[in-house]
Amino acid sequence: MYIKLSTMFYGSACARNSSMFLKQTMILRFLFHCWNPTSIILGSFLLYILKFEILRINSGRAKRRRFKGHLSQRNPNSRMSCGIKTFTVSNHNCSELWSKRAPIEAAFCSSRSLYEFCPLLRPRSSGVLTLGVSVSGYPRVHGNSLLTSRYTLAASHEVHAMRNATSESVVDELKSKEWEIGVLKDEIAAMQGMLIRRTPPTGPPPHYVGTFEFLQDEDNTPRNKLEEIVWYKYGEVNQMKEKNALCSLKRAIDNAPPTRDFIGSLKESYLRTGLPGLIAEVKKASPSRGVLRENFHPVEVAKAYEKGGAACLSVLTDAKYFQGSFENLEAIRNAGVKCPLLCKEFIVDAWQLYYARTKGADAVLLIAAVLPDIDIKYMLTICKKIGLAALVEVHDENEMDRMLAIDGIELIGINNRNLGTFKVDISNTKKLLEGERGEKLRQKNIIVVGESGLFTPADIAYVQEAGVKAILVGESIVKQEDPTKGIRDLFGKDISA
Ligand SMILES: O=P(O)(O)OC[C@@H](O)[C@@H](O)c1c[nH]c2ccccc12
Repeated sequence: MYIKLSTMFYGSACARNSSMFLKQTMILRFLFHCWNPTSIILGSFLLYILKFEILRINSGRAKRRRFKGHLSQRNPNSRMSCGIKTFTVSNHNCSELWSKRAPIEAAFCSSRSLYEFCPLLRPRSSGVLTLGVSVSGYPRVHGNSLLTSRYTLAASHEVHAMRNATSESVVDELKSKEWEIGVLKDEIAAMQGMLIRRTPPTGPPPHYVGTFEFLQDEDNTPRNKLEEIVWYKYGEVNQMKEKNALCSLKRAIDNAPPTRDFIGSLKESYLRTGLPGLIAEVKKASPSRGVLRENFHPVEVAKAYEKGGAACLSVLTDAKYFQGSFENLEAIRNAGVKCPLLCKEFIVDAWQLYYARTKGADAVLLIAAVLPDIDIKYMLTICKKIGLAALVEVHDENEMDRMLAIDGIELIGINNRNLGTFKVDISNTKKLLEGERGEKLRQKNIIVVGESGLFTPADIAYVQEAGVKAILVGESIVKQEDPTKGIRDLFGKDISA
């Protein structure tokens, strides 16, 4: 997540150059006045040392110039907001690490303010600046200075270089991607008609830094439940990332058993029963319905679902809002349940895909209301790489159209519940499958999953008629004393083999 900008910092080289000039003149004067062998040897020695000093200054200047050149590659029309919020400076000279959360613009408005922010950097010290990109839910900083956009551009040059150099490595791809979306994610999302902001919009408290002032422009309150969940998720994921480095997750995946065929299982069930394949949800509670099952034993519920003829299972892993957990997912996987498992989580970061895979998931949920197209595409790529199926969830026409324009999606879920308002309306499935959209879905061979608010055989018939080949059901079956019977009641018949 850190982008390294190997930039050398030198103090005011000009000022030092003029003092150097003075020193040189003084030595020459000394040589001129005291013309004897000792003073010649001493003078030559001093000049010799000074020459190195001058060379060092010049190389410092060259680097400084290069850095400036970097900055000047700006597009004067671009006005980007900078997502960078933290920076860490490691000073090679004294091999100490200094870190402070501060707007990056402040660091670069002048070398003076850089020194003010980084007490370890002295005008004569050289160092490497490492920029941390805010993908962590820290408030974004809004700066309207040219430096913001200049700097953003300069940094993305570096990212391109980095990506080209290490295109093989998923880890680096991830870093680059996180950088890109960290900077632009909300702008991109807004352009795509998305209402969910991925991180709180407010910057740090208004303060004055050098010549730049940062102002808060919107309040810090999530506009709806989904936004609240997503903001919270960012913080949570960041903490989890600290404990589980991506490279160790990758290693675990290399040694993990292969995933099960989630989509294949749904197709097979549809062919076998002539009814939509069931993804049965292991869910203890939800923000809209509260606790659904008091005596909740995830493994028992999962086994009962499998016995009742579920094609796949969906396991809620969100703890705060759904009282789920990754332990539940892992426990179900290890209990000998054969159904492929969907990790039902709010994915905001590709790291979560790797994590879900290590915990036994065969599929993940990607919510179009939360992830801009660029993220959906990227996450689909990662899913393919690590063998996960992706259920891409939409809940309105705009999201459906966006997803239809993306290649490589095999499974689209239409959520009848608006995750922002919790309003449930099963006619949503029908609405989104009518006309051209339905046609396009068929052309692209995409399997449609009807999600939420399905309780009766009539509901199933209604969404099947609309064109779904699979359904995702939680409440109506998890609430039943015997979930196996719950499935029978839902379909109006026994669908187990
Ligand atoms: O319990 P229901 O109404 O049958 O809904 C199940 C499932 O569709 C719902 O839990 C769901 C759909 N998309 C989600 C995204 C996150 C959390 C939960 C969900």
